[in-house]
Amino acid sequence: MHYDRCFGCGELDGGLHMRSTMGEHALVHSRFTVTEAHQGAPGLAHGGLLACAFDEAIGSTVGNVLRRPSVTGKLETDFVRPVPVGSTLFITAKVDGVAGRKLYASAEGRLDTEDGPVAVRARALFVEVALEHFTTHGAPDALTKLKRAEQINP
Ligand SMILES: CCCCCCCCCCCCCC(=O)SCCNC(=O)CCNC(=O)[C@H](O)C(C)(C)COP(=O)(O)OP(=O)(O)OC[C@H]1O[C@@H](n2cnc3c(N)ncnc32)[C@H](O)[C@@H]1OP(=O)(O)O
Repeated sequence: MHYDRCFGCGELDGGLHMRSTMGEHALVHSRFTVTEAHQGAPGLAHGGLLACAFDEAIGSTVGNVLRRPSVTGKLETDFVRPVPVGSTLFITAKVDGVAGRKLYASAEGRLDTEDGPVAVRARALFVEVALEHFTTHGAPDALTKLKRAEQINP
C-alpha cells in the first residue's frame, strides 16, 4: 500500500484493495479478485476496472522498484480473454526501461493461477514528477498523507 485512501491499494469501501509484493528478478506480483461490483456485462469484469487494476499494479511496480515519484502518462491494455466475476487475476509487472523522466513498464494478468492463461496485458509510460506535483495539483498536505502510509508500510 502506498496511501490508505488510494482507490487501488487503500482501505476505501468499494476500492480494489490490491497489494503488491516484490518477487525475484524485480518482478512485482499483485492479485485482483473480480467481484460483482466490478461487472460490465453480466458476470464479466468491466474493462475500465481491469485497466484500473493494471494502472495500480504497474504504478506500484514503478514506485517500489525505482523509488521515483511518478504519475501515469499513458496506459495501453490488451483484453485477451473475458475475466469472469469470481476469478482472480495474478498480475506480474516489471520495469522495462528508463529514459530521463520517462519510465516504461508492463504487466500481464493470468486467470486464477500464476500459470493460468493470459487474460490481460498492459504497457504504461509513467512520467517522473517533482513532489510538488502532488501538493500543487492535489492536496496541500499530500506529502504528510503519503508519509503516514509509508510509516505503516515501510
Ligand atoms: C516513491 C515511492 C512510491 C511508492 C509506491 C507508489 C505507487 C503509486 C501507485 C499509483 C497508481 C496509479 C497512478 C495514477 O493513477 S497517476 C494519476 C493519473 N495520471 C495523471 O494524473 C497524470 C496527468 N498528467 C500530467 O500531470 C502531465 O501530463 C505529466 C506529468 C504526465 C507530463 O507533464 P510534464 O509537463 O511534467 O512533462 P512533459 O509533457 O514535458 O513530458 C515529459 C516526457 O514524457 C512524454 N509524455 C508525457 N505524456 C505522454 C504520453 N501520454 N504519451 C507519450 N509520451 C508522453 C513527453 O513527450 C516528454 O517526453 P520527451 O519530450 O522528454 O522525450
